[in-house]
Amino acid sequence: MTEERCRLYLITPPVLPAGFADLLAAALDAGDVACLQLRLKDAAPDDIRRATETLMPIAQARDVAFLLNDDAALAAELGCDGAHLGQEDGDHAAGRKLLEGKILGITCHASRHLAMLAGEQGADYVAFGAFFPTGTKATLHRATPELLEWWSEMFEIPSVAIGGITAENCAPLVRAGADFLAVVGAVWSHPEGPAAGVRAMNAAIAAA
Ligand SMILES: Cc1ncc(COP(=O)(O)OP(=O)(O)O)c(N)n1
Ligand SMILES: Cc1nc(C(=O)O)sc1CCOP(=O)(O)O
Ligand SMILES: [Mg+2]
Repeated sequence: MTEERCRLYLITPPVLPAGFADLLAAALDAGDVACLQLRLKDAAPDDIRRATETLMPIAQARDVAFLLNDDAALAAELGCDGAHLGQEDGDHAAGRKLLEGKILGITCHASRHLAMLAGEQGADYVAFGAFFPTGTKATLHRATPELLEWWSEMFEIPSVAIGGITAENCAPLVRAGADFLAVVGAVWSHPEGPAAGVRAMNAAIAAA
């Protein structure tokens, strides 16, 4: 996950709408996307298995890494490219062992301490957020561009910025050194559809 330029990190909606596979293919064909995280909150493992069987090939055929949210063991079982773990998603060191050679991302909220711990535990990226208010999830922490700046000056491990990020507000995060911008609403709720959302995010990143 080492990148020179900032790239888009796409996360699925928490519940997949009908026809999602086609929407996803169109979105990924619309512009650069580094990775896709399957984030189905409260779904049964078998539903996640079925969604992964359908969606992972669509991502991987386009050279987009496929990460699973919350569950390192299931990510390993399903042959995903990696997993994203939060602070409540089990033991990070155990997750690192399960995902040897794969991508492990860790939520660090707005905490320098959590980010340094994540680095020690072998995270491939640290995720900071939320940068802006978001309707996708109730958030308790507010991260700032200064945190991204500090992290990128101090450490080589890539950072992901998340939370309420749109094409309109992302420029300060790119300029502060975010390696990836993770979005849900900016793409899936774009008024002209997800492909337009991907195009708008990429244009904003390039212009920042
Ligand atoms: C890239 C990225 N960053 C942060 C999160 C949030 O993870 P977590 O705190 O475990 O919350 P949930 O997503 O599980 O609700 C994420 N998923 N992805
Ligand atoms: C999944 C998630 N985690 C966050 C955090 O702050 O850790 S904010 C968030 C929601 C991201 O969705 P949107 O791009 O629609 O705001
Ligand atoms: Mg989680």
